[in-house]
Amino acid sequence: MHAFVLAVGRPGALSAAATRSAGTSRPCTRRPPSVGWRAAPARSLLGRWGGAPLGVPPPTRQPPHTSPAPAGATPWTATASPVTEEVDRDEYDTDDDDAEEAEPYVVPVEFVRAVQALLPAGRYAAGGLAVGLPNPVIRLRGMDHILPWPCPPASAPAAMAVAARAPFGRGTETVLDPAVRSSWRVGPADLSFGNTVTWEAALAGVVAEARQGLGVAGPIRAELHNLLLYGTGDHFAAHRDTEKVEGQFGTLVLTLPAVHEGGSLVVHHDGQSMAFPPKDVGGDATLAHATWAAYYGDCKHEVQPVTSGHRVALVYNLVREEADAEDQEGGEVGRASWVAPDQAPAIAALSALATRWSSLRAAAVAAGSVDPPCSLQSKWHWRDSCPDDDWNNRYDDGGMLRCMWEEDVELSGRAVVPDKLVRFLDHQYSVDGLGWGSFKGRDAALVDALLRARVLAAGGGGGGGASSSAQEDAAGASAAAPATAPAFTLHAVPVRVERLDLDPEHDTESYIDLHFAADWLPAPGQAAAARPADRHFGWDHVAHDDEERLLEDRAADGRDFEPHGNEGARLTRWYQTVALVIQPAPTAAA
Ligand SMILES: O=C(O)CCC(=O)C(=O)O
Ligand SMILES: [Fe+2]
Repeated sequence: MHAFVLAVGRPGALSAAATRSAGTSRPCTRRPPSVGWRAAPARSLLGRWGGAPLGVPPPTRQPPHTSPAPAGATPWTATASPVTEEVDRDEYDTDDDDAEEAEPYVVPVEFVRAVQALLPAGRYAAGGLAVGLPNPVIRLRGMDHILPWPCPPASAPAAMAVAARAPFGRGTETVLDPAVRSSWRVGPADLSFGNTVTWEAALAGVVAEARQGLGVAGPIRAELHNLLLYGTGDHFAAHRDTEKVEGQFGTLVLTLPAVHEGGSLVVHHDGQSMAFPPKDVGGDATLAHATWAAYYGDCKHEVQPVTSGHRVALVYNLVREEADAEDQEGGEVGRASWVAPDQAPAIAALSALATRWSSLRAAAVAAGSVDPPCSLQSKWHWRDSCPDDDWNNRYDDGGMLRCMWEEDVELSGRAVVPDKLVRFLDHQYSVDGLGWGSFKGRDAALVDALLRARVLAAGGGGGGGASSSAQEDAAGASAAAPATAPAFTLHAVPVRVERLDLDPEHDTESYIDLHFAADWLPAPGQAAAARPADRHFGWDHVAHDDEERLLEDRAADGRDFEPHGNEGARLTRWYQTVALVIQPAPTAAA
């Protein structure tokens, strides 16, 4: 099999806009409108914070919670401040000239517009007060009394005395380094819960709340991983949590009532941050109540230094119960992993776009005006290099193709109808954790909408996101079989994004290389042979409105040696960037 590591680049600073407008004064026209809305007030069953952005603007969109209250949720109550988020009213630049100029890019522009209209089912993190949580009656091996609840300052040192320093993972190794992680752990084998009956029921309520906050539809369970203790000055630097068991997608942290200041858990994702508890909750409030926070494990998070007192937390792995079953069924599984809000308009838009794209592409092929955008402005080089470590072999598969932009070759005036689109996913996935049933948050919404749009465009009844309930969705009940072949093919593929500065001093030769993995995951029911024959990628294939930032961020996302989780992880559990590759039917058949 041939290598298909591809790169797009141009001399000088990276800019999609400038690349697209080579030789012309065309501004970047690929900026669809942002769809803003005001989030619904937080529900009152449990406290839930909408998150406290730390010096970054709040997200422009956030999903309503459309699913019913979880069955069997415990009736403890708490009041959380209503979540009020600013509506992003940035408008699409409707300048007439721009509108005309946008035409060649109609496919990516419309795609981005449809994707922006999707409502994700949940956020990357959620949390709140767990008022009324009963005393679990925790005993630690080696400590002669139970852990007091709440835990007064004088009692925490006795617990710390029987705990061990907590390690973390760096690559495949497990290391101790207080500069990165300074905290103390007691493993599940060394602690017990005396009050299991009421504690388990209360915990189930918190897990249901976490499930809903993150937008996971199917059943999940929480597996105790550690009891953690933080004294003054203790902390855990930014890291991701490794998936330690099959089906693990996230982490639940229950911070027990123990008076302390500082020690906020801050979760970062896509330029945003949420702090748990929010900055204004501390001191006596942390003695009065337990708090909970849940997040997808690929999101970087940190525990800020405890500035006084002690922080005591129970940390659980969040695991999807049905991970295996979904993958085996291989049906319309994207939806099974999340709570589906009404996506009908976006699905209809994606479906209509797919049909239009196919005919635009066919017309362009007939007119002989479909040179890949990159080939209009680039020359291609093969590089016969194959880094010999396992990781790179997964990606490079024997060689590297690099697209180099030549300044003296300008875009011709011909319409650009891309033969495929690449959409980078919001979350990262491990090799073990990648499957059509395990996409997270916004990715699950996108994948589900695309799977439905495929069916709809082919004359099937795939637009049922609006009418079907989450339960029906979870059962995969509403996707009718397509009447004809789907209008596009869909693959998920891990991509390594690498920035190359060939002449950093003068910034004259910078490239973004996209290294596509050897294994492409075809959409359920789609023949593996439908993989794109032409794997040349250029800027115009990248279906985002902010490609430059996106690719720069992904390239900067070091994967090898940043700290993660609690222990070293095998390669197939490392997180990687994943992209969807979408191809209209005419070229898919090629
Ligand atoms: O103490 C916490 O809140 C989180 C700890 C953590 O990030 C971990 O155990 O991976
Ligand atoms: Fe963590």
